[in-house]
Amino acid sequence: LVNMTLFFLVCLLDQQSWQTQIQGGSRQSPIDIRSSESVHDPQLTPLSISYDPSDCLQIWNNGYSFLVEFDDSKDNSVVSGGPLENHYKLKQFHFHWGAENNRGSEHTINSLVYPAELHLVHWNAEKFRTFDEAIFSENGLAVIGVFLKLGRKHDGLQKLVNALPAVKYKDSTVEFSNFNPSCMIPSCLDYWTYPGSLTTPPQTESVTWVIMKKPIEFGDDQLSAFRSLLFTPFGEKLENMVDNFRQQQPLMNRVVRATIL
Ligand SMILES: NS(=O)(=O)c1ccc2oc(NC(=O)c3ccccc3)nc2c1
Ligand SMILES: [Zn+2]
Repeated sequence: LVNMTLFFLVCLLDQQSWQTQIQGGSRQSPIDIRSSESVHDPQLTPLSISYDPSDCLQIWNNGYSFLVEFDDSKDNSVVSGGPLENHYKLKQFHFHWGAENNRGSEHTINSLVYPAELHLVHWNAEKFRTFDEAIFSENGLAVIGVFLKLGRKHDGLQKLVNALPAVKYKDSTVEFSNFNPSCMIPSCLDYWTYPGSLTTPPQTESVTWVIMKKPIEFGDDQLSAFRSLLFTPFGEKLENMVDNFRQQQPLMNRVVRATIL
């Protein structure tokens, strides 16, 4: 009986250590960025961001957020420079937001929360053949995070907001073309960067995060349009798509670097 108990305990511990390895847990996202503890790195050059609006394909409500997906078969919509060793292709962008204005962003700055956060998801096309391969690989992804604060209506965003009623339900898609995400990049290119993970499953630790220091502004009505989307598919109970952000994760032994542009 003692041997069986010991054997069972060994299996249990082994399984837990195995899970820790897969989900890591040493570099999870999002985090609170404490600006006073970030390290100014003079070697961090400005990001080089170049998007081609003709690569924009469709909007997809995937039941977590709405993804604006891009054609990544060419090399026209790419980001490079800054902390990135290679050039990364834009795959999709999406947002996270709250049910109320006092929550919504995944990252925070000195515990300051924004009502929404934009993620532009790119994959390392120099080192990997597909997005799905990159998701599970070190240095596979680069996600640019941009905070959104409430204020003036964002004219560039309105074209996207007008398309949202067509993807109200989970698993719905709508054709969406000629949209340039550059209109959502702040004019100030200062950023923080740190090694992290995807913030929704599979939460793989394959992301170089680049968080822009300055937020962009958008209007109350535009945020209301985000909140009118549904987590649920047509015909099921209506659940508004809100509070689709992950709880913050421990920094562990990571350093957040900052630019001094
Ligand atoms: N909040 S996040 O960390 O930026 C984040 C988290 C989880 C993610 O899963 C995917 N998958 C695709 O984009 C995809 C798009 C098309 C086909 C297959 C996958 N992107 C993610 C971004
Ligand atoms: Zn995200």
